[in-house]
Amino acid sequence: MQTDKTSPAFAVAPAALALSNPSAADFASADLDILKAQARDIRDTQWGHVVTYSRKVFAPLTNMCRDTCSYCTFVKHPDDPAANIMSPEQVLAIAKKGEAQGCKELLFSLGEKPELRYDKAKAALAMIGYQRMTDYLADMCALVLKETSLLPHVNAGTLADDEIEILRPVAASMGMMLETVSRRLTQKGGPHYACPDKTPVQRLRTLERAGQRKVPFTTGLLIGIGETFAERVEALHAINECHSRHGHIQEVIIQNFQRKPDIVMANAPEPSLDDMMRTIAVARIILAPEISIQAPPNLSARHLAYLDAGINDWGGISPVTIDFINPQHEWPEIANLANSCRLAGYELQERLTIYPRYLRDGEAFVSPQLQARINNMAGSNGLARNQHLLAGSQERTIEQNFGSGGCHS
Ligand SMILES: O=c1nc2n(C[C@H](O)[C@H](O)[C@H](O)CO)c3cc(O)ccc3cc-2c(=O)[nH]1
Ligand SMILES: C[C@H]1O[C@@H](n2cnc3c(N)ncnc32)[C@H](O)[C@@H]1O
Ligand code: MET
Ligand code: SF4
Repeated sequence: MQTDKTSPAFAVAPAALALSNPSAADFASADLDILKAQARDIRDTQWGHVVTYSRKVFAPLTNMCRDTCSYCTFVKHPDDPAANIMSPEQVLAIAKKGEAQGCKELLFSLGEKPELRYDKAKAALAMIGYQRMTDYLADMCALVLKETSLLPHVNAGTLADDEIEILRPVAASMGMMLETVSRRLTQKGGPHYACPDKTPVQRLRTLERAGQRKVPFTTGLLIGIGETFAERVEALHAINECHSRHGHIQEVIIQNFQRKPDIVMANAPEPSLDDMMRTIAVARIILAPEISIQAPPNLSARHLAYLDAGINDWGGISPVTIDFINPQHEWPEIANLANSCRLAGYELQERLTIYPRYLRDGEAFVSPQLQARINNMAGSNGLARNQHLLAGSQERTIEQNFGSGGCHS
């Protein structure tokens, strides 16, 4: 952005952003209003004043997990009477409810590989005929595809090559929050201590594998878990570099840690609104413009302010199921959200779980089994029918932003 040297803002906050490659320290000290203005410019050019969401239902396939993140209230030990694996009937019941309410996505979110840590979890899986949770997940995705019109999106944490292979034909998109690149937080006393799936190297490997296999992928940062601002900037660069190799990152979520009474981090402070806004703006400035920036509307009463910091997406919102990960926070009514967005100067539009550019850019990112169904939902060639599902049709393609070499810098 060209900064107007005569503007009062420039007088208080000198040129951090006039630098071609701002450092984390530059981003940390820059005037927040200048950062937000620059982020808005990028957002407006790429996405306009359209803000999207995916109408979805949430299926917590299992709450057992081999990890024990200190911020997580979702996870249940297999000895806990509340520990569970959803039955196919339960999955279908949720899916059918969603279908009846016009949902187009079913988000499977689950604990990571509990069978590798707990005999009880292994036995519970064996009872329903499976050795690995991921195999059951793939079959449940297939069931949803067979019996309903919903597109499965899978958020199962780290994935090995063969897990991605079996999920790819039955999931329209997948995701995994990188969370952080801080190795410090895996040490004793840290939120990721003894969590094998939260070591940054494993998270980064999953991002890379998804790219190699051309899976449209959602990732993001969980902020306020003890990471430094510089570590957030480092994480954003790591995501962007991975995307520059493969073009598969469809969206990056900036999620604010929420305190709950029943977690180890019950007394940890939550990030402030300004902290969220600075991180969102910096994400918008660092990441390639075609990567959507998402922040949840239910984790802050002041979420509309995120629009001023450059977001263009609210993520999945459900008229049917609660947010099982942050169950104390209700979804906004979609009609109310649409109204408040309109008053703020933005149009709320529905989208699919897979972003439009992956439909336009050919078959590489859509598995052949899903091609016809997705095209049918989105309209032929991604444009004709259901125009509203292709929000951001003014988006530039990956090639336009990256050039044929595929590198953004
Ligand atoms: O309701 C939620 N949806 C979450 N989603 C769903 C997400 O908002 C939508 O499913 C995607 O935007 C796809 O449409 C995630 C998806 C991922 O792939 C990775 C992480 C998340 C995190 C959450 C979450 O905390 N709560
Ligand atoms: C599915 C995603 O939910 C996020 N998640 C887990 N626990 C919390 C919490 N207390 N507050 C906010 N987000 C959380 C993590 O980022 C995880 O990857
Ligand atoms: C409640 S978290 C759900 C997804 C997965 N266990 C992760 O942490 O990435
Ligand atoms: S956040 Fe995900 S990986 Fe961590 S304990 Fe909860 S379910 Fe497991």
